[in-house]
Amino acid sequence: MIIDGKQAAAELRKQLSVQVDQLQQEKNIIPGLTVILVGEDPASEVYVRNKVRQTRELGMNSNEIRLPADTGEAELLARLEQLNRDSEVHGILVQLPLPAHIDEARILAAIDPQKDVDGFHALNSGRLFNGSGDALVPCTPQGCVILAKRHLGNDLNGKHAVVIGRSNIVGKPVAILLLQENCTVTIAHSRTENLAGLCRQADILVAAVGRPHFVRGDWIKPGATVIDVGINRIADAGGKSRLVGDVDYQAAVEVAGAITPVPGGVGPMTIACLLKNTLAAARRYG
Ligand SMILES: Nc1nc2c(c(=O)[nH]1)N[C@@H](CN(C=O)c1ccc(C(=O)N[C@@H](CCC(=O)O)C(=O)O)cc1)CN2
Ligand SMILES: [Mg+2]
Repeated sequence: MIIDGKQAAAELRKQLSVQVDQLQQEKNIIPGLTVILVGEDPASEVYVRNKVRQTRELGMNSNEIRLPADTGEAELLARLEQLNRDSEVHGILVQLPLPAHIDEARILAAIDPQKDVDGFHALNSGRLFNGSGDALVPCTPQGCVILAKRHLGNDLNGKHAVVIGRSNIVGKPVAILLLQENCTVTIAHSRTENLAGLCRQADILVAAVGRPHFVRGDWIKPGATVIDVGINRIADAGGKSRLVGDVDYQAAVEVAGAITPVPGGVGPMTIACLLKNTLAAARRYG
């Protein structure tokens, strides 16, 4: 079975659209998102364009700030300070990756945690870690869990989830979310011994390594739910560029009970969950 992330994202957006209208009618608040893009990375440009378009389609306000690649850290920090003070802005997102001369951690720490719709600020990671319930949770991990639950009848209780990847953006937060769903969670990475054998024990396998086709078909337990977070651009035999995940999809689809495709799996959910966080920030702090 193919887990359709495009469809799931469309359904989520439809629900959010009703809630955006309600917030405006009841509290006269229109959620506002500002996205900052530094430089001209073509993939980032596409993602930012999609974020802005989808935000507006939901009836929320959206503003895009484009800065040249040589923008200094001080300039970016000054922009963030201004946005932190702006009461019309409920969500602030700095598109990653940033140019190498900018200290990413310093920038992410400068975003008001109440407006941190990416959920990357230490206060939000801490709240997620503590299970305090009021965290703004990173978007891709939220999307992964929504898609896994969608396939498994909303119930992940007792499942063994193996997460390959330990980044702050995907690996670690998705592991915590799965733990909150009562999964037994193993976090693995490129240095894990007998990774294939470990993956074969997974009822839910989340691949977030950033390497094309890293997970082989024979690493997958028959019937497992496979969530592929990878978005890798590779050249095919004819020299044409195409998008593939971290999982060898052709092989995996024969073994898995369900799998997210790339494109059309986790990616669309990332943006839908960003819209969800923007609405949540406006509701809570607007
Ligand atoms: N500040 C952030 N930066 C980045 C994030 C993030 O969540 N916050 N995630 C990624 C990029 N990203 C969103 O920003 C993102 C990536 C991919 C998709 C998506 O829908 N992909 C499509 C395929 C699109 C294509 O053809 O290229 C799919 O998988 O179907 C959405 C968002 C890194 N940076
Ligand atoms: Mg850097």
